[in-house]
Amino acid sequence: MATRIRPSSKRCAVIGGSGFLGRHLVEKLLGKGYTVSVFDIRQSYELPGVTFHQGDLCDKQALLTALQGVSLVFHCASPAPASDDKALFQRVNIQGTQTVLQECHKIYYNKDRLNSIKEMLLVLTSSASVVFEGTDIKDGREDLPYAKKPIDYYTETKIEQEKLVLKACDKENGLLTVAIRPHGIFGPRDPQLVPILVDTARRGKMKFIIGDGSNLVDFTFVDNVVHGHILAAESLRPESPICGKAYHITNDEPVRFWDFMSDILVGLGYAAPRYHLPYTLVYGLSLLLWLLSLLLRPLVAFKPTFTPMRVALAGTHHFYSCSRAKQDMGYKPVVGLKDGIRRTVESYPHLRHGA
Ligand SMILES: NC(=O)c1ccc[n+]([C@@H]2O[C@H](COP(=O)([O-])OP(=O)(O)OC[C@H]3O[C@@H](n4cnc5c(N)ncnc54)[C@H](O)[C@@H]3O)[C@@H](O)[C@H]2O)c1
Ligand SMILES: CC(C)CCC[C@@H](C)[C@H]1CC[C@H]2C3=C(CC[C@]12C)[C@@]1(C)CC[C@H](O)[C@@H](C(=O)O)[C@@H]1CC3
Repeated sequence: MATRIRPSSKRCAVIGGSGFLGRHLVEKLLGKGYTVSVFDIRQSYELPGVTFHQGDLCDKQALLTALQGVSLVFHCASPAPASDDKALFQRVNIQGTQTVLQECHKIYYNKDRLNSIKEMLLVLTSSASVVFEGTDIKDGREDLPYAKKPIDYYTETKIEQEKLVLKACDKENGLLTVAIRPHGIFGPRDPQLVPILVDTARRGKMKFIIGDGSNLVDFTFVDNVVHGHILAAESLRPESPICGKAYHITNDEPVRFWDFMSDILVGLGYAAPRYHLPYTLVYGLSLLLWLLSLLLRPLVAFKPTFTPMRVALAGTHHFYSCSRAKQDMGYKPVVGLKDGIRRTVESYPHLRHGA
């Protein structure tokens, strides 16, 4: 039986708090005087001021225990996009998010009427990719329609997840929700972008630029994403315009995809890609390989590096306007792109060429 803890506005929960973004968020929240309850299927660190609750998002009882005494919840748990496991994405991103919403309602309705909870606040980490279908997006705003043909299961379930959370926003019933849509998060301890890039370079596969190399993209330093989440949480009140809405959070400095990749590679001592390959050819090949990997899955497990999603991201424009976040919550990036790249490169000494 969970012990009841008196909720406080400086107490919050981070679901997925053991992950890349989650841990950066937890560290910033601690610095701002919050105490944090982390809920995750794994525990990846220990910190004073943090209570860990290990469990699966779909386990209602475990989640309820982690949310006791909390009136602010950040939900940034998701399986990694590379897992490409439809059932897992549906279970965690859709069913798991429904569980989060139910448990938030439960906490609100079972609240001790003497305590100070006025509302339950839920900040979801969505993704700008919910509108991406593999074709150019330039300065995309939040009113773009959701992708009709999502490019992978990750995107498909992130769309459903965002819809669920925004629809659940209900001022009358004390649940206020908002969705943050970051794009291309990078920074120290990121398990995806830099490690995959370096692994691809080490296998001699980063010699080529897909397309003409002029496509502009958003890459967002993790501190800016954290800043956007905390601003959203602190602006979320019944009268606030942000209730039930989605917000792009980016570095607000679109960059050529291949310049960004080259800066990271060169910073770590690898050669920058030089030779050009036609986009349609590489995209077609990546589709073929992906189909082949599906057909052969019962016999051999192989995961192509150049998935259709990665090729589409590498060869198209996809950058987003964050003017809505600027207007409604006073958002402004706190770390510039150049500084973010430098801090990221310095944080991976073990991935340097020859290390
Ligand atoms: N990395 C990016 O570029 C990026 C961009 C846009 C949006 N996002 C979103 O940001 C969020 C965080 O991503 P990240 O890059 O930090 O990923 P991550 O893999 O580092 O973190 C995700 C965390 O969720 C946890 N988790 C997974 N399944 C769970 C389950 N069933 N129950 C409890 N916990 C579970 C994992 O253990 C992990 O700690 C995700 O929602 C992702 O969709 C990421
Ligand atoms: C093999 C090379 C062509 C590229 C190597 C780098 C890639 C692994 C990354 C470049 C852009 C990244 C990216 C994501 C994953 C890693 C990359 C493909 C996301 C798909 C991760 C999930 C997020 O929700 C997406 C988002 O909307 O921000 C990311 C988009 C960029």
